[in-house]
Amino acid sequence: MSAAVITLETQENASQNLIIQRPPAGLSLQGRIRVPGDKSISHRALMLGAIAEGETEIQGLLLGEDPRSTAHCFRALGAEISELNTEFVRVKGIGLGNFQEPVDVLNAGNSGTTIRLMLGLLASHPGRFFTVTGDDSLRSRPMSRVVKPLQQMAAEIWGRKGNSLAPLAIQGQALKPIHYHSPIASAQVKSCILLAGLNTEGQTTVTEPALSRDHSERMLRAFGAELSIDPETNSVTVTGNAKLYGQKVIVPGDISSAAFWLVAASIVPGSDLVVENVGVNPTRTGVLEALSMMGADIQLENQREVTGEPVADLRVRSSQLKSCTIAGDIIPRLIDEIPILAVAAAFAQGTTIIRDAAELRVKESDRITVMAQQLNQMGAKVTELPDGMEITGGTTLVGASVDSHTDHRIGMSLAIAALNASGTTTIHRAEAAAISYPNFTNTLVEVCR
Ligand SMILES: O=C(O)C1=C[C@@H](OP(=O)(O)O)[C@@H](O)[C@H](O)C1
Ligand SMILES: C=C(OP(=O)(O)O)C(=O)O
Repeated sequence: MSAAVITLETQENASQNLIIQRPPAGLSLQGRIRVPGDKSISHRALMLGAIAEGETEIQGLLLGEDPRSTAHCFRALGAEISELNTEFVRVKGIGLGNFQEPVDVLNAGNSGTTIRLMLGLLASHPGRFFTVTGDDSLRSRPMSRVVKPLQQMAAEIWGRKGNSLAPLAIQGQALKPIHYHSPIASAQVKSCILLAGLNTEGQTTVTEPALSRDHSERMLRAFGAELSIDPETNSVTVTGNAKLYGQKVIVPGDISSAAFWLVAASIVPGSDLVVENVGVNPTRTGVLEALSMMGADIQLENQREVTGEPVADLRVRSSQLKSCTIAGDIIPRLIDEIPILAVAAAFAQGTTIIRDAAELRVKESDRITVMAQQLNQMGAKVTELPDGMEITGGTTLVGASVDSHTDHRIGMSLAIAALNASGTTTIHRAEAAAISYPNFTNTLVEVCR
């Protein structure tokens, strides 16, 4: 079989078109690949390294735009962070409570994780004044979900639209501990409050309606924080006036990035692909469960634990997928994989229902509206629901002109759909992939045979 013709065209305004032309005889995905470091773990390793005492060595950090935004902000707060261009990144921590007051606005770029987690740390630094902002997308994303609980802890935060949108201004305070019952299962909300609790006297607790990713809990413990977890109630308590100590962190591959290849190899006939060294933390493996419900052939090999996180190699072979329903408590465990799961559903037999995922509307883009529009542009049958999508699979997808809407996960999901669409697909603003997966196109070229 001949490989797809894959080209990246850079426009005058620096925006990129990713053009994918599937050969008439089809193609398949083969080989052994690695995906870049986990984004959630990368942010946390940089942040905890910055507020710890001593040096933190991070191996396999994601060298994408989002962790670069985190590094940029924490350098401005006083941490020494080595260049983000090698296998090892070193962070010289400044110790908890020791941020310097930056002379300029802290810019979190496109990264919700950076701004929301950092807010917890900034608000709990008495006597310092901070301002934070982000790009067009981030300035439209809701911040009240973290501002409100921080205000309950006595934080002083101001911003547009009733303190709900960045730019935000923060006057650091000595905070008081609370027990926060979060209305949403969000690791960013949970982590923000726990980080604020680190520098607050007493015990701060967060209870969430369903379990969200627990990387903060695992890493906080590894760095020396005192944490108690009640799995019955999805509650985490952190003891304040903590002392953290620099650690060695080895970042596993990001399952959210691996998900593109899991779906690609499942839907493209004749594929047999191994994605090595993928983080398989149970709070992140909803995508494996959803694909298994759809009849995907994915095997976990070489399972092991690396610096407190479970890791495995994932072997995926193509199979005829069938529809399923994705809803309820699984949603927070696969929230970022819903765009690529929508692609899987477009090639599955039957009608897939995705519900309880209204959170998708407040990500980098409105991922429900954008995914439905863009897949329908290629001939799919996707209907928007207020909190999800209904996708009837089995129609033949045809190459079209589509747009990432500057959302990394949308751009990459559409590229995978293009592998199984006839003719040529052009994905506009494909450069968005660099947020979480800088060498996505290179790997695409490498695996297509
Ligand atoms: O804590 C994290 O690292 C993340 C939590 C999730 O967001 P929410 O907390 O808003 O669900 C996820 O969508 C995001 O990509 C990363
Ligand atoms: C939602 C995402 O990230 P963040 O909230 O950190 O911008 C994502 O990576 O899909």
